[in-house]
Amino acid sequence: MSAPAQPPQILVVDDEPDLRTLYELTLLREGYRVDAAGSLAEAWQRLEAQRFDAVITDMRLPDGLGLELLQRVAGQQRSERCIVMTAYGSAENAVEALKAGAFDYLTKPVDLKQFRSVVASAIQRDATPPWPRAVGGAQRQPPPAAGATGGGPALQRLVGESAAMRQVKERVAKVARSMAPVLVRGESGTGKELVARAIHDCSHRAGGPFIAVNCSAIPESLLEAEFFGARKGSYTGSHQDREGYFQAARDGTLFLDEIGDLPLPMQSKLLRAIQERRVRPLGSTQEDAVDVRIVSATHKDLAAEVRAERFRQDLFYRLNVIEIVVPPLRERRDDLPALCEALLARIAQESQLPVPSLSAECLQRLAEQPLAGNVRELENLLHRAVALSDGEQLHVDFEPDPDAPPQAGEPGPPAVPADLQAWLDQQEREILVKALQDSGFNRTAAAQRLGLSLRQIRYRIARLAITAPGDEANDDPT
Ligand SMILES: Nc1ncnc2c1ncn2[C@@H]1O[C@H](COP(=O)(O)OP(=O)(O)OP(=O)(O)O)[C@@H](O)[C@H]1O
Repeated sequence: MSAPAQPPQILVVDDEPDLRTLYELTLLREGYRVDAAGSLAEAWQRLEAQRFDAVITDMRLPDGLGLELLQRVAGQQRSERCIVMTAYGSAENAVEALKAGAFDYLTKPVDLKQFRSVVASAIQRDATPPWPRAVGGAQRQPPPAAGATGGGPALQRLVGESAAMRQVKERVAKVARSMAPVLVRGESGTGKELVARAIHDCSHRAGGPFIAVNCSAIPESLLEAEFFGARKGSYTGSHQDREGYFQAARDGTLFLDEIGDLPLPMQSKLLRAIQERRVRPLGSTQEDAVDVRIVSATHKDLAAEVRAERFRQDLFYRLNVIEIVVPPLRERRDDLPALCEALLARIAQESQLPVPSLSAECLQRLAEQPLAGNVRELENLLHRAVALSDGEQLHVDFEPDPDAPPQAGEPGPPAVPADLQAWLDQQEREILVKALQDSGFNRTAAAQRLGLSLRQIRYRIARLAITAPGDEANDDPT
């Protein structure tokens, strides 16, 4: 029989002896081996003498900041995962620590349950065998090997070897190792959700759930119950307790797509949930502790949304600790052949047809398309082609995708307009009038179609003095 693995070794750094003892006892009870230090210098001495699995450090130490320890550990490419304890309400410290490479942070006064769970996450290494006393999360599967070099099935699903895509994949593999919130930015259809999924699959949370939520698709009145859950009877028609997305994503990743569309009141509630790591279901007097990693995505310029006061600055700051930008397809044309091949294989598998081949000429023509709707437009195009083709050769129909967003400057004015504002107003007017006509002048439906809120469309209608038949009488109340 092989000898049982050694319990993980943890270094606790805090200058307050009482707190140090409390942390030490808590960790010893979990079966870890623990060492302690009261200052930066002492901590560094311990680190020079041996390797630890995790380091838990206070932010303020008598001879410097816990951040310095972090930077030194990262600078020397040591493998210890660092957890930083920051003062309550100090968002700056928490974000700074995560940006400096901390695995996670804890706010003081430290909740011991949370403390145990964060430490358990930190010491979970790829396929580490259990030591004599199994600690937490025993049912978790080991994460798929990601490999910093871009290997691993999770990253392979992100097709493309262009320099831009390689950069995205390297970043995914790197950020997957911590708990830091990630904001994925990119145009519609570029693969933001796929990137979020890859972060989850490469992380130590891969055995937990990945819950994807489209923030723009949930009616405002249901947001709170959908996010945080609801107790039976808390609203009309709620006949039983319901879990929210936060509870469903426990020990996993919560992917908040189209985060820029979250209404302001919900933004405050989300911020609180992230800060406190607790959520209160509707109609409940108690809060649920939730250990989730947040990955969000947007096609909007969130910094501009903050300036326009449509997005909370503090929430932006919290979500945007690490940013990954997924480039549009037009900036990585080299990926087209590999993408076509992978998409065609997937489409053929789904429709149980042989994989059709794409002629060089077809590929060339595809490469000439604007593909403003990015990979999703390419996928739609190939879907149509497979559905319509009769032989083994694929014939692509290059009608523009009706769902694709307009390409900048196309079919725009050939010349530079003499009055840009007037020209833009005219374009906006025509689009609004068309959307309103198509929806029978239902402003809510028109707004939804244009990705606007009702308030935004009302503002634009008023600014451009667009009148509708029957006008105000036709307005919908929502
Ligand atoms: N690099 C890629 N390799 C393989 N498939 C991809 C890639 N990028 C995107 N796709 C596919 O394209 C489609 C759109 O991707 P995804 O939903 O991730 O985009 P998105 O940026 O999240 O879009 P939206 O902003 O509209 O939500 C999906 O079917 C996805 O699997």
